[in-house]
Amino acid sequence: MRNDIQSVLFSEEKLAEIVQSIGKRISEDYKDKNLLMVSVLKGSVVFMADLMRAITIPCSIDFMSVSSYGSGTKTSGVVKIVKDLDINLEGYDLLVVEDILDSGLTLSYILELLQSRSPKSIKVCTLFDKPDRRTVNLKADYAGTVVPDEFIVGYGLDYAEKYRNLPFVGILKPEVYQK
Ligand SMILES: O=P(O)(O)OC[C@H]1O[C@H](OP(=O)(O)OP(=O)(O)O)[C@H](O)[C@@H]1O
Ligand code: HPA
Ligand SMILES: [Mg+2]
Repeated sequence: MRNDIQSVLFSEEKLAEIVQSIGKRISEDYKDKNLLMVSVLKGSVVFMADLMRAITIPCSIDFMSVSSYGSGTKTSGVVKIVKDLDINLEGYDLLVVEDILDSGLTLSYILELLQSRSPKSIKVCTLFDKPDRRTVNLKADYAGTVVPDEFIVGYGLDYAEKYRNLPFVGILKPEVYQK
């Protein structure tokens, strides 16, 4: 698995540092609110698990699963809901938790859907932001770090459902997806 990585962008330690700092900000900003963290599966599973433990105020969690990349490195352009939320959003201050904001298609689709369910407020937290590839005008309220225009894997992010279990984040060797 490690052999398929061209270079490591973020070590386990660096990721932990970034997650702690976002958790601190969210804990301060939401201390008088009714925080519901919504994890967008599957990519955000590792980030969500670490972020929720870096948050020091009470919060609720829920999960939805969407997919648009399939087994490619470019968005299919079609966002498919694989699993919807369980919780009724009324009265909650929603924080949508994503691993990466790339073209922005996934988030814009999710935000429109969740807005229609009348939460008290809705904001977005992404670990990685890849602004060079954005096709819709969208900014995250909390972004861990900017990444270059490369296909990255690890810490939840996959290529063809693999590499999610790498504890660090790296650039995948192009020959892995070009063969
Ligand atoms: O901004 P975008 O171009 O829409 O890309 C970002 C989305 O793509 C990935 O999900 P994917 O469809 O690969 O599903 P997964 O989380 O199950 O891997 C990632 O987890 C984000 O949800
Ligand atoms: O760079 C990426 N890596 C993995 N999954 C992704 N989904 C959007 N961009 C990426
Ligand atoms: Mg994926």
